Amino acid sequence: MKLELQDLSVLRGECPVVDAVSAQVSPGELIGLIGPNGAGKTSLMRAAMGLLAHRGHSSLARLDPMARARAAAWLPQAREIAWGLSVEELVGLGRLPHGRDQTGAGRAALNEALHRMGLEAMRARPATRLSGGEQARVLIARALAQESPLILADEPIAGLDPAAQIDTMEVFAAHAGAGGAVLCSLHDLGLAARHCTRIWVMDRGRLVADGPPDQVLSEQLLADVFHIRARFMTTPDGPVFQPLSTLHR
Ligand SMILES: Nc1ncnc2c1ncn2[C@@H]1O[C@H](COP(=O)(O)OP(=O)(O)OP(=O)(O)O)[C@@H](O)[C@H]1O
Repeated sequence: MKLELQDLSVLRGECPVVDAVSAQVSPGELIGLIGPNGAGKTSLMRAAMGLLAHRGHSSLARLDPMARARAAAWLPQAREIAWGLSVEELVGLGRLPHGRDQTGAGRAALNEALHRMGLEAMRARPATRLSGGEQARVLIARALAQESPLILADEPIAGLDPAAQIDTMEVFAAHAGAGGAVLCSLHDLGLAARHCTRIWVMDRGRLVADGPPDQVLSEQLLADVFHIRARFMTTPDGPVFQPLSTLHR
C-alpha cells in the first residue's frame, strides 16, 4: 500500500508549519524524516494520519478509522501508557483493527511482535512499571502486532540504548523488506544514513530534499538546514556520520 501526500499543509494560526508537501511512500521503503526541531515533522505525520486539521490530500486521512488502522500503525512521540495492562495485553491492543480473534494468526502476530522487540521475558509485567526505553519497545511491538502495511513513527528510537536503536531500525528495515513501508522521524543522521532507503528533509515546513541518503546528506545541506559542519565517512561497515561543530545561523 502506498501513502500519497499532495499539497499537504498545516496552519498554526496564519503560519504554515507544513507547507504544501507532496511526496509518496511506496512498499519496500524505509524513509527517514529528518529536520531541525520545529521543522514540522510531527505535524506532517499527524496530518498524513488524519490526526491534525490540514489542507491538501493524504491517502490515509480520508479512510475511515478502522480501515486506516488496518492500513497504517501510528507511533506517537509521546509514550503514554495510562492503563495497568500487562506488556502482552498492551501489545495485543495492536490486534484490535482485526477484531477480537486472539487465536491462530492473531496470536502468532502478537508473539512475533514480542519476540522482535525482545519482550518475551517481560510479557506478564505491568507495562506501567517498565523503564522508559522498555515502554518504547512495547509500543513499537504494539505497532508491529497491528500488521499494517504502513508504519508512521515519530522519533521511535529516541531514548533507546544503542542496541535497541539498531534493533528497531533493523525491524523497520525488515518490515519494508517484506513489502511494507515505514516513515519515521529521527534526529540521528548516522542511523538514518545507514538504515533508511530514502531521506526526507524538512525545514521550516517545507520538504527541501527527498532522495537516497548519500545524495541528500551533503555538506551543503547539513550547513544550510542543520547549521552544522559534519563529516560522513564511507567505511566497510557503511556510512559513519560525525557532527563536528555548529555554524552561525
Ligand atoms: N499545538 C501547537 N500549537 C501551536 N503551534 C504548534 C503546536 N504544536 C507545534 N507547533 C509549532 O509547529 C511547528 C512544527 O512543530 P512540529 O512538532 O511539527 O516540529 P518537529 O519537526 O516535529 O519538531 P521536533 O524535532 O522538535 O519534534 C513548530 O514551530 C511548533 O512550535
